[in-house]
Amino acid sequence: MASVCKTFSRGFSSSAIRQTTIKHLTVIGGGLMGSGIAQVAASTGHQVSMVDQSDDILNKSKANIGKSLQRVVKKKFADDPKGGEQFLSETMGRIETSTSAVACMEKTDLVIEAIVENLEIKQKLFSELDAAAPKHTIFTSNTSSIPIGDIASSTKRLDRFGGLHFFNPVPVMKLLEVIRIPATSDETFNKLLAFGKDMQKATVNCKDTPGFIVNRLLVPYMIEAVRMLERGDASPRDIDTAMKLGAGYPMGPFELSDYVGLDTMKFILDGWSKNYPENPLFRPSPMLDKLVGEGKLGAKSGEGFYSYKK
Ligand SMILES: CCCCCCCCCCCCCC(=O)CC(=O)SCCNC(=O)CCNC(=O)[C@H](O)C(C)(C)COP(=O)(O)OP(=O)(O)OC[C@H]1O[C@@H](n2cnc3c(N)ncnc32)[C@H](O)[C@@H]1OP(=O)(O)O
Ligand SMILES: NC(=O)C1=CN([C@@H]2O[C@H](COP(=O)(O)OP(=O)(O)OC[C@H]3O[C@@H](n4cnc5c(N)ncnc54)[C@H](O)[C@@H]3O)[C@@H](O)[C@H]2O)C=CC1
Repeated sequence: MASVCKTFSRGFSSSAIRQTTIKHLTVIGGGLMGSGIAQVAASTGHQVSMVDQSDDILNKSKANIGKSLQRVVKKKFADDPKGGEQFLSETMGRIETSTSAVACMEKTDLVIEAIVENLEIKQKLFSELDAAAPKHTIFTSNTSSIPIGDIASSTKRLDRFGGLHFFNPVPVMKLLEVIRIPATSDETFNKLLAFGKDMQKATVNCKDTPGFIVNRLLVPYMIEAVRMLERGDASPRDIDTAMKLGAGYPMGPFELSDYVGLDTMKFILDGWSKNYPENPLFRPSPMLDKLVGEGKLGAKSGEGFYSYKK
C-alpha cells in the first residue's frame, strides 16, 4: 500500500515511495526526544501533533525545532537558499501543538510517547488515550528502560502496541530500535518497521528485553564511569578524553550524561534498581542523586557534570 509522497523537499527523498499509510502522528512530550521526533517526522512528510503540559513548553520546543532545522538546512541546502527556506517553512507548517493528547486522538494513526521516564505516569496517559483513540491507531513508547509490556498493560490494544526507541539527537542519529511485545501483531510490527524507513532511519528489531539492544550495553558502561568518579579514580575530563581518544566514541560518558539529562539517567537507574534489587550494578549513586537534587540536570539546565553557562 505504498503511495508516492510529493511533499518532500530536495535532500529528503523527493521521489521516495512511502512505506506506510501513517499520515498523522501524535508525539507526546516536547522535550529533548519528543521535539526531535516531531521534527524528523514532519521533515519526512508526516503531519504531526506535538503535545506537552503547557504552551510555554511547546513554544520552547518549536523554537528548538526551528534551530535544529536551521542546522539541517545549512548542510542540505548549502547551494539552494530558496529551497532551504521552503523546506523549513513546509516542515514547521506540518507541526501543530496541543496541551491535550486526548483531543489529538481522533485524527491520529500513530502515537509516540516521549514523556518523563516513569511507569505510572506513562500508564495513566495511555489508559486515557486508549479510551479516546480510533481502533486503528497504533501506540508506541520511546522509553529508554521501562518494559514496553508494562506500559502496554494499561490499555486494551496490546496487538497494536510496540516500542519505537529513537536516539539523541534524533535528527542526527540514524538508528531506530523497533520493539515488539508477545501480543504485538505482525501487521502492527511491519507498519512500525515501514514507518521507521519513512523516517529515514535504519531499523533494528528487538524483543521487549531490558534496555533493548543499545541501552543493555550502554547503561553498565555509563554506570561504571560514574562509579570511577565516585571512587576518585579519575576526573570527568580525563575519563571523557580517554573514551574519545582511546575508544573512538564521539562523546565521553560525562559529556553524554549531560547530553541525555541527569534526571533521565536517575529515572533509569532508580527503575532498574527497583526491578533488579539483587543486581549491585544498579545500586543508587550518591553523586547522581546530589546533582539531580540540586537541579543540575545537564546541558538542558545549564549545569551537570560540566557547566554550560555562558
Ligand atoms: C551510577 C549512575 C549512572 C546512571 C545510569 C544510567 C545510564 C543511562 C544511560 C543511557 C541513556 C539512555 C538514552 C537512550 O535511551 C538512548 C540514547 O539516545 S543514548 C545517546 C546516543 N547519542 C549519542 O551517543 C551521541 C553521541 N554524540 C554525537 O554523535 C555527537 O557528539 C553529536 C552529533 C551530538 C554532536 O557532534 P559534534 O561533532 O560534537 O558537534 P557538531 O555541533 O559539530 O555536530 C555535528 C553535526 O551534527 C549536526 N547536529 C548536531 N546536533 C544537531 C541537532 N540537534 N539537530 C540537527 N543537526 C545537528 C551539526 O549540525 C553537525 O552537522 P555538520 O554537517 O557536520 O556540520
Ligand atoms: N534523553 C535521551 O537521551 C533519551 C530519552 N529517551 C526517553 O524519552 C523519554 C523522554 O525523554 P526526554 O525527551 O529526554 O525528556 P525531557 O525531560 O527532555 O522531556 C519530557 C517532556 O515530557 C513532558 N511531559 C511530562 N509528562 C507529560 C504528560 N503527562 N503529558 C505531556 N507531556 C508530558 C515534559 O513537560 C517534558 O517537556 C523518556 O522516556 C526517556 O527515557 C529515549 C532516548 C534518549
